[in-house]
Amino acid sequence: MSRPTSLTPPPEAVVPQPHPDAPSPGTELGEHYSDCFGCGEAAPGGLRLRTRAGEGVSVDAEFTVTAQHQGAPGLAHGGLLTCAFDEALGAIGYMLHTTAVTGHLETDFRRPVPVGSTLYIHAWCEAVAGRKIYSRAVGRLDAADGPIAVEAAALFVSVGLEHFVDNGRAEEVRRVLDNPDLIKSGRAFEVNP
Ligand SMILES: CCCCCCCCCCCCCC(=O)SCCNC(=O)CCNC(=O)[C@H](O)C(C)(C)COP(=O)(O)OP(=O)(O)OC[C@H]1O[C@@H](n2cnc3c(N)ncnc32)[C@H](O)[C@@H]1OP(=O)(O)O
Repeated sequence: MSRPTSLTPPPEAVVPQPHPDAPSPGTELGEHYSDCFGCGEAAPGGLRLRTRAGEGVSVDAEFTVTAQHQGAPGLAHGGLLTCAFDEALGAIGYMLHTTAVTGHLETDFRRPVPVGSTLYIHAWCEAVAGRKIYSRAVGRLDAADGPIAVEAAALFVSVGLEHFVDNGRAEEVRRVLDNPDLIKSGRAFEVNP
């Protein structure tokens, strides 16, 4: 039987502080994995989301919609917009010093997002309960104070390295284990200024 999904933090949840070694506000977080569709430079047609540490447990990101991201003519595909939010919300893990995967993600599409426009995404953590991370994000059109185009809410769940090693296709896992520099998020925890 599937578990009930919920984006409401339980009563024992706490509002988190950034990890003591979290990147300082404004720090570029870069790609977490070179082949990641959300942020990787090597991913063909990828979103190439650029993410920076924000104030508190938050991140800011920009995503420019290209012709490869269309759903309707000249408009961004909703699924790809959701991907951009998944990526931005996942980057909150940098601020908590944990690696987390998406358990549940909801997206509200408020306005169409044209090709050529840039979404300014602000994502923040509302609460943490054990391994569960409750976060929200808002995306504004063409400026950090532009009109809201997309909003999202998510539950991420912290996982260990074994999540990826045990579940990923052996070929890619081996390539990454042989060259850990492909996983930039691991390195990011070491180069924090
Ligand atoms: C090689 C190294 C690579 C490193 C690369 C870094 C890449 C980063 C990538 C980022 C890429 C971008 C991001 C991406 O795209 S990540 C890709 C998309 N996401 C996934 O593939 C995740 C697939 N799901 C799972 O693997 C498991 O279900 C997880 C790990 C999530 C939990 O299974 P696990 O067996 O571990 O734990 P648990 O079942 O005891 O659950 C724990 C708690 O969580 C609660 N819960 C769980 N799900 C839900 C739900 N849907 N609604 C409400 N609640 C939910 C659950 O009730 C429980 O609560 P409680 O009973 O404790 O109160």
